[in-house]
Amino acid sequence: MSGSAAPILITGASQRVGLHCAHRLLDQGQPVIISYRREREGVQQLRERGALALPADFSSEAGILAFIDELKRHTDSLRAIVHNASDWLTETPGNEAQVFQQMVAVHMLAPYLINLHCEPLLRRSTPADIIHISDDVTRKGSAKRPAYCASKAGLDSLTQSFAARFAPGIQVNGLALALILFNEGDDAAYRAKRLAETPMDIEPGAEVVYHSLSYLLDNPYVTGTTLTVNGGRHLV
Ligand SMILES: NC(=O)C1=CN([C@@H]2O[C@H](COP(=O)(O)OP(=O)(O)OC[C@H]3O[C@@H](n4cnc5c(N)ncnc54)[C@H](OP(=O)(O)O)[C@@H]3O)[C@@H](O)[C@H]2O)C=CC1
Ligand SMILES: Nc1nc2c(c(=O)[nH]1)N=C([C@H](O)[C@@H](O)CO)CN2
Repeated sequence: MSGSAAPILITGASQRVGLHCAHRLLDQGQPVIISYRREREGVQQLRERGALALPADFSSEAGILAFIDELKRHTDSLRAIVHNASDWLTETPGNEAQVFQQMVAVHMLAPYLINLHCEPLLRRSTPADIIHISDDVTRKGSAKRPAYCASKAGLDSLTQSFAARFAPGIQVNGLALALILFNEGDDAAYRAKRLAETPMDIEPGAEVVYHSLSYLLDNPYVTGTTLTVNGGRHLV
């Protein structure tokens, strides 16, 4: 992945996978813009490396459109957009509808509106890419997080629709990830259970996502594809 003059936008890059990919792109001399919802140490790290950090809350249409307006005040072109922002929520009795709406807002409405409104910025860059960060769980469904899973499945559908709509000038692809990084609160039993389901038997870390992003950003002939990065999870 060689740097281009036009920046790459990564949403939700204040921590973990998004933060790692932002740092790796900066390592390559690639200008980076991130969105963040909460101020975190990672946001300041990226600012100190020259990245532009814009606040955003994608839980409402107004919040998404406000972010798009702010983005357009800072750049008129984009090399790529990486839709990484996500909430991994579990619905509980009484908050099902609210969780469903939040999942649809961050995983579907935000990419949908940002793609539509930022198409002109991407068309000023050659090549130009959109990458949707999805989840391998859409392959089989999720008894514990049906709203999360359905909204990621909807994101996979947007990958195909936008690929058809934006070809040939803009390539649109996705990544279907399984376990990449545990969360701090994940206990030993949970970690053992997840690893037992993963034939590659490792917590790979965010670099495997950066590798996959680089492949999609560097390949001029892939569009409308969701690349599975799941350690062989589908083999179990
Ligand atoms: N970690 C893993 O093992 C896996 C990850 N994935 C996918 O990979 C991507 C990155 O994962 P990971 O780094 O763990 O993600 P995180 O759960 O750490 O979330 C990423 C960022 O999304 C931001 N965010 C969440 N909701 C909103 C919102 N409503 N508006 C704006 N920003 C929001 C958060 O911002 P803030 O923190 O500032 O509030 C957070 O920093 C996600 O799309 C995830 O679904 C898929 C499978 C496995
Ligand atoms: N936004 C997030 N989505 C997901 C996360 C996460 O931490 N944040 N984690 C997972 C799990 O790793 C799961 O794949 C295995 O436990 C899924 N999505």
